[in-house]
Amino acid sequence: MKIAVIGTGYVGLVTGTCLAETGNNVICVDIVEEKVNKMKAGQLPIYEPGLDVLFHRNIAQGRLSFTTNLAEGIEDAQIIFMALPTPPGGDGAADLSYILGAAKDISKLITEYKVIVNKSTVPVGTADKVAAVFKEHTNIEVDVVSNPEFLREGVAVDDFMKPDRVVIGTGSEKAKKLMGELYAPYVRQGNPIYYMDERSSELTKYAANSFLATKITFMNEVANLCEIVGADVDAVRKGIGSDDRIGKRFLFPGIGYGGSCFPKDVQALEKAAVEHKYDFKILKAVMDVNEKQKTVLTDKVLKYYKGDVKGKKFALWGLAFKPETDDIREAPALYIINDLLAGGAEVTVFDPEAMGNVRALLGDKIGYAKDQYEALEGADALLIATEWSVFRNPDFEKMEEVLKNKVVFDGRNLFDLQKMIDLGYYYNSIGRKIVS
Ligand SMILES: NC(=O)c1ccc[n+]([C@@H]2O[C@H](COP(=O)([O-])OP(=O)(O)OC[C@H]3O[C@@H](n4cnc5c(N)ncnc54)[C@H](O)[C@@H]3O)[C@@H](O)[C@H]2O)c1
Ligand SMILES: O=c1ccn([C@@H]2O[C@H](COP(=O)(O)OP(=O)(O)O[C@H]3O[C@H](CO)[C@@H](O)[C@H](O)[C@H]3O)[C@@H](O)[C@H]2O)c(=O)[nH]1
Repeated sequence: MKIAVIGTGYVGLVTGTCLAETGNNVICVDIVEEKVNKMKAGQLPIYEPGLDVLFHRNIAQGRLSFTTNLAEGIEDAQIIFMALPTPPGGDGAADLSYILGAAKDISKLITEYKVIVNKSTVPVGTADKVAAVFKEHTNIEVDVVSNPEFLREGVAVDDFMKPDRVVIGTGSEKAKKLMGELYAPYVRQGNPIYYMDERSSELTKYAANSFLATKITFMNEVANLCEIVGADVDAVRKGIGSDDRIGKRFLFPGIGYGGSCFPKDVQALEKAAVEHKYDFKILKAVMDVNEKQKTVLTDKVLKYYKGDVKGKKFALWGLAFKPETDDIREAPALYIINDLLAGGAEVTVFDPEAMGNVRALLGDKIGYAKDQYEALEGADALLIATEWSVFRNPDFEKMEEVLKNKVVFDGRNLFDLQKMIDLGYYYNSIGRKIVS
C-alpha cells in the first residue's frame, strides 16, 4: 500500500519504518527541515534500539522516504497517518492544534478518497472534529479512523512489529478493510485487532495509560508505606505480582512516572472528565502522589545531610526518563538536578544516550562525565535515577577508588541490600530498609 506518515517523532518514524518493513511504500512528512535533511542523509534523529537496521534497509530498498512537502507526501497515499504532538494546553487538556491544523492542510490538497488515520493520543471526539475539518474544506470523501499507538520507547520496534493488540476505531467498512489488510502482517501470531467505534478507540488509549500510571503510583505508595512499617517493597511486589489478576509488570516503585505520555495523558483524561462534569477522583490522586514521588530521592538526600547540601558534590547516573531511550521529557532526573542545584550542590551526570539532550537543556549548569565512573570522581554521594543495565552490576572496586564517600541514593532499587552492607555502603533505596 502507499502510505503517508505526518510527523516523524518517536511514533511517526517507528510507524513509517515498520510499515515500510512489510512492503508498503511510505513517505514521512515533517515540518522540521533539519530533521528531514538528516533522515534523507540516512541519519536517525532519535535513539531507538533496533530502528537503525530497518530504517537503513527500507531507505536502501526504496520503500521509505522523507519530505517537508505535504502535497508531495500525500499525493499518492491511500492512507495518511497523523503522528503529531498532542501536548498539554495551558489548562492541561490536550492541545489539538497540530492535529486539526494538519487536517486542514491535508483537506485542501486531496483530490481523491483517503483514509485519514489518527495515531496521536487524543481526547474522545477528536475523530469527529477532524472529520468536520474535512467537511468544511473539501467535497472529497474521506474516512477518519482512530488507531491509537501503544508502543513504548526503548522497545518501540518490537511493540510495533508484534503488538499485544491493534485498536481500530471506525464506522466505515471501506476503511476497516484497508486497515485490516495493512495490519495483518503484524498480528500473524494471533494477537487481536479490535474494531470499535472511534470514541471507544480514543478512550481505550487514555484508559490504558492512566491504568498503567495508576498501577505504578499504587506501588509507589506501597513502597512509601513499606519504609514506614519496616517491610520490603521488593518482597511485596513479588508477593502480589505472581497473582495473574495483578500481574508482574509495571509494579516497580521508583521516583515517579515520567516520559512524554503518562504525565500528559493522565492529566488530559482528568481534564476531559471535568469537561463532561465527571469527577475522576482516582486520577487526581494519581497525579498528586506522582508529584510528591518525584522528590522522594532528594528528600532522602536532604534528610541525610540535615537539610544542607550547599557545596556538596553529587554524581547522578541516569538522565533519560527510562532506559534504552534518549528521551528526557518529564524525566525524574531533571527534577532531582533542579532540587540539588537549588540547594547549592554541584552535580555531575552520566547517561548512555541522553547526555546530548540534557546538555542542550542545561548547558554548563552541571558537569558531564564520559562514563559512569568519571561522574563519581570526588563525589560525596551517588544518586541513581534511571535503571540502565550498565548500572546494575558496576565495578564496585573502581567505584570505591573514585567516590569520596560510600553513599548511594538509589531511585530504582538496583542493588542487593546484603551486598551493599558487605561492601560497607550507606545505601538508601525506595521502599526498602536503609542499610549502612
Ligand atoms: N512517544 C511515545 O512513546 C508515544 C507512544 C504512543 C503514542 N504517542 C502519542 O503520539 C503522538 C506523537 O508523539 P511523539 O512522541 O512521536 O511526538 P514527537 O514530538 O516525538 O514527534 C512529533 C513530530 O511531529 C512533527 N510535526 C509537528 N507539526 C507538524 C506538521 N504540521 N506537519 C508535519 N510534522 C509535524 C514534529 O516536528 C515532530 O517531529 C502524541 O500524541 C503522543 O502522545 C507517543
Ligand atoms: O514498573 C514501572 C514501569 C514504569 N515506570 C515508569 O513509568 C514511566 C513510563 O514508562 P513506560 O510505560 O515503559 O514508557 P513509555 O515509553 O512512556 O510508554 C508508555 O506511554 C506510551 C505513550 O502513550 C504508550 O504507548 C505505552 O504503552 C506506555 O507504556 C517511566 O518513567 C518509567 O520509569 C515505573 O516507575 N515503574
